[in-house]
Amino acid sequence: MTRISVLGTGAFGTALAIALSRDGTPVTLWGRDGDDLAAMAESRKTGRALPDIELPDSLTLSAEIPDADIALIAVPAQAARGFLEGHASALTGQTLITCAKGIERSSGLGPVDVVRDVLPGARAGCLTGPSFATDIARGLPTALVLAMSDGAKPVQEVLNRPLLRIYRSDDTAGAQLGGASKNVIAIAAGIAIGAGLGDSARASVIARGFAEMVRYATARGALPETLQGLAGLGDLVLTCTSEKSRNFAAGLALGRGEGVPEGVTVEGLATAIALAEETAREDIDMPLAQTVALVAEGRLTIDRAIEALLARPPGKE
Ligand SMILES: NC(=O)C1=CN([C@@H]2O[C@H](COP(=O)(O)OP(=O)(O)OC[C@H]3O[C@@H](n4cnc5c(N)ncnc54)[C@H](O)[C@@H]3O)[C@@H](O)[C@H]2O)C=CC1
Ligand SMILES: O=C(CO)COP(=O)(O)O
Repeated sequence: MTRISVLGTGAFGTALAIALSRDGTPVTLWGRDGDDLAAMAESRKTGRALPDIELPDSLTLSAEIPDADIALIAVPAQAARGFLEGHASALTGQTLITCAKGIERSSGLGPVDVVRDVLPGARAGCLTGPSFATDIARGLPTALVLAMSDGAKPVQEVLNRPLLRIYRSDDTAGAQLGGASKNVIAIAAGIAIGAGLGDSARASVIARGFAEMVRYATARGALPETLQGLAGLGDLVLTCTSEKSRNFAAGLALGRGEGVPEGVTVEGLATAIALAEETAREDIDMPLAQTVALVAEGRLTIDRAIEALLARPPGKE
C-alpha cells in the first residue's frame, strides 16, 4: 500500500490528513510542535488551527518525518525552503507535493520550484484549488488540482476521495502561480469591501485581477487554461468572496483602516511584494498586485491606493 504522509499540523495539513484517512487509509501527520502533537494524540481531536474535529483512527501523529511514498507538504511558502533544507535527507526519494500558495520572496520562485531547487531531481508537484481547510475537515465536497510535470495519474489515484475530488494537470507553472497570485487579488478584493467601495467594485477587482494573474503566469510559461480552472479562477472566486479567507479578511481589515491580525498565515502579503518586484523588472502590467505590494510594505495608504487605481485611464479591455 502507498504510504502517505502530511507534513504540517496547521489548518490545511490537518484537514488533508483527516480527509485522506477518513475511509480507513493509514496516513501519518507530522508536526514540528511537540505540544500540539501531544494534545492531539491525547484528545484525538484537531489542534488549535481548526475547530474541534475528531481524528480518524487510521491517522497517526508523528514527531519524526515519516518514511512515506507521497508526502503532502503543508508548510507556508516563506517557510518551505527552511523546512526542506532541514529535512532534506529524510525527504529524499519521496514524491513531494507542496500545498503552499505563495511566491518565495527571496527568490521569486513558486512552491514547486522551491522544492526542485532544494531537492534537485525530486518528483515534485503541487495540490491547489478552491478548498478551505474547514470545509475539507468537515467532509464537505471540494475539488482540487494535482499538478505534476509527469506521473500525476498514480498520485491522483492514491489521493482522490469521493468528497476530496482530485483533478490532475501537467502544468505545474500554471497551478503553482495561480494558487499564489489569487491570494494577492483576494487582499485587493478585501480592501475594496473594507473601504466600502461595494460589490460592483469587488467584481471589477476579480475580473481585472484575473487578467493580471493570466498575464503573469503565462509570461512564466503557464497555460491559460490552467488559470481558467480550479487553480486560478476557481480559487480566486472562493477567496475573494468569503470572510473565511485569511487573505480576504486581511484586506477587509486594511480597508477598514485596521491592522492585519498578528500570527495569521496571510500568504498574499509577501507574495504581492515578490510579484511586484518581478513584474516591474519584466515589465508585466499588474496594477492591482503592485498596489497591494505598496500597501503591504506600508508605502501607500489605502486612500491613496484607491485614488491611484481609479485615476488610471480605462484602456482597451
Ligand atoms: N487554510 C486553508 O484553508 C488552506 C491553506 N492552503 C495553504 O496551505 C499552506 C499552509 O496553510 P495553513 O495550514 O492554513 O496555515 P497555518 O498557519 O494554519 O499552519 C501553518 C503550519 O506550518 C507550520 N510551519 C511554519 N513554519 C514551519 C517550518 N519552518 N517548519 C515546519 N513547519 C512549519 C506551522 O507550525 C503550522 O503548523 C499555506 O500556503 C496556505 O496558503 C491551501 C489551501 C487551503
Ligand atoms: O487558499 C485557500 C482556499 O482555497 C485559503 O485561503 P486563505 O489562505 O486566504 O485562507
